[in-house]
Amino acid sequence: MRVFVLCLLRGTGNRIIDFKPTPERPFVLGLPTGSSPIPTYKHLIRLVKDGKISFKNVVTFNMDEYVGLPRDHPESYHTFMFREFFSHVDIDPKSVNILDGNAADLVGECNKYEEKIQAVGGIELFLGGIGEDGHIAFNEPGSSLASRTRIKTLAYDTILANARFFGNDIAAVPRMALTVGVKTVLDSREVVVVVTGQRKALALSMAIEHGVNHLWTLSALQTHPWALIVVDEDATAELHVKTVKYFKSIERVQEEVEAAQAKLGKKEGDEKVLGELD
Ligand SMILES: N[C@@H]1[C@@H](O)[C@H](O)[C@@H](COP(=O)(O)O)O[C@@H]1O
Repeated sequence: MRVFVLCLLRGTGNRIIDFKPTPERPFVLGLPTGSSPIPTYKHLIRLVKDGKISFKNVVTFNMDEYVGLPRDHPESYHTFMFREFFSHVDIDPKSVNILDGNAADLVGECNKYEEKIQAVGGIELFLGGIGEDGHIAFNEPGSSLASRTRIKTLAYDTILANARFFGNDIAAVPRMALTVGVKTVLDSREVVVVVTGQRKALALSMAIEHGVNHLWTLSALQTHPWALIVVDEDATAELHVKTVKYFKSIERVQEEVEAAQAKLGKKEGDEKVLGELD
């Protein structure tokens, strides 16, 4: 697992370009809601508007959705995703997959979601955020690390944290959600999670300085071969100084390697090495 401190989320645009998606072989992207991914969405929208990337051959799967909230409710994750992202890019709405929290058969809806992910070849890149209790998607503390898409009762802390979106009315916050499982996230070929702010500092520490533990489901990323956590300085508040120094030193070495590669690429006229977009 890599951790980047004070680093912008890089590379989603390049991943899509490098993949060269086609209608037969689309790029499959997992997406979160929340405030953490908004800068990334803004950045991707700009790249699309500048004609640098296209979502025409991208298929998306969202992480989660509330149960029982009308689809057109301002706080449903459907509404959020179209407002913040999908309506600003050139994605075919048929390629957008978001769990239906109003389905008559919720278990069937979750099983169908897993099948659909398999049918398109699995998720290439899963972007994510976390809750203050370290949940990834809505995999609250105690979720099985082998869990798949399912119905989940929300933790009281999550209900409290999300009340700000419902006029601070705790009673208005849905009590249940449909969510991809920890294993669904782990099965994707790459995972990138954004963790910002002091409120998430304990969760970050539990996820990277302690062992894999179902009480802090983000920690499951320790078992993923290609996971990246992007954090800001505030989120590092609970980490040991030596942990922060360690990850910063890795970042520095990585930058040196990239600079050396870029120099080499320039010498050899290798456009690809220099082709970073974001
Ligand atoms: N289910 C979502 C999570 O997927 C998201 O990561 C979290 C964090 O939101 P924010 O980025 O606003 O802190 O909110 C909800 O709990």
